[in-house]
Amino acid sequence: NTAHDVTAFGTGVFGDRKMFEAQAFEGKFRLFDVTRGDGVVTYDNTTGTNLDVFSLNKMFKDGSAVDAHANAQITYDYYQDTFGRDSVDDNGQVLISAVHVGNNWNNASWNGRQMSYGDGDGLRFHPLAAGLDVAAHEMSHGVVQHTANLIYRGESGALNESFADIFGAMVDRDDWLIGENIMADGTLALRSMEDPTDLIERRTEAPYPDHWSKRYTGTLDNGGVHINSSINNKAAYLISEGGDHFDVAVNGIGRDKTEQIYYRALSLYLTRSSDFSMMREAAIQAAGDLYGSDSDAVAAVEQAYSAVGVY
Ligand SMILES: O=C(O)[C@H](CCc1ccccc1)CC1(C(=O)N[C@@H](Cc2c[nH]c3ccccc23)C(=O)O)CCCC1
Ligand SMILES: [Zn+2]
Repeated sequence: NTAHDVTAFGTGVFGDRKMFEAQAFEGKFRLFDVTRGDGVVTYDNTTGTNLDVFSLNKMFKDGSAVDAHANAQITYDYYQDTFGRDSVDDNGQVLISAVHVGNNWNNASWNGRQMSYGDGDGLRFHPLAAGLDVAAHEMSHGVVQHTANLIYRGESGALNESFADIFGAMVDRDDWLIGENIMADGTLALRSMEDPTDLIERRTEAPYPDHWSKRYTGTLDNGGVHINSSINNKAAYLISEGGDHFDVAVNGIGRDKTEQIYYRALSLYLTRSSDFSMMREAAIQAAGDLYGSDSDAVAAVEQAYSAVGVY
């Protein structure tokens, strides 16, 4: 019998019901969506690597699997609808997610081929697959890899991280926080793009930086890729929302123009070794291409990067 696409249902980690595309296959149902690119598939790593998630009926009960699958579909649709991009490689590459990776693993990752999610230990993190911004962050690493492919170290690595946060916050569009719904220890979020200094970075025990003069210059975390990303995150937030930052006033232009500027900069102008200064120039160029060289958008980009000390 041939496999065919079905609409299925499930409850996420937090008991929220949701619908998504799955596949009827050999008399059962599996989390394989054949309607997006070459597929969106979600595996369960509880007892092995990349094992299919089956259900005897159209109701899936594994919260992490349901959330990872639905969030991957939402993120696929974001890139398709917003930029006309067909998956991470713009050629329909299958979007693979694996849940229950590790043993109460307090993290998630993109390993160059797939997304992986830990269950969290319930003290620091809830299952990380429940975070839509986390899924979008991980898939965005795949997009970065197939575009500028920014080296994952130092300033280029911080940009790599920042792009993942920026598009994570654009998909999970109701705030400028990363991981706000998966923290089990009562903290507001993992990172804040709105005010990075609201949160303490775990390795350095220091507030995330919101200005280039506060950048981390040590060797932890590949030279602070998850730390200095907050400097570019703050610039992106200011471009979209505006604000006064270190006595520099920025007039915001909104999320729709901001996401287009960053996608164009990433896909057309940045290269593997681009640093923060090149990020400023690429964003100015992209804003000029899209909205005119004397536009509010170009002004916002120039002001925002000046506000975070990047020239
Ligand atoms: O994708 C990423 O950049 C992070 C991938 C981390 C990783 C790297 C290499 C191998 C395995 C895992 C995962 C996320 C992240 O930002 N992790 C941070 C913060 C963090 C999460 N759990 C931690 C445990 C200890 C220390 C830091 C952390 C990090 O790994 O720095 C992204 C969104 C949420 C989790
Ligand atoms: Zn990342």
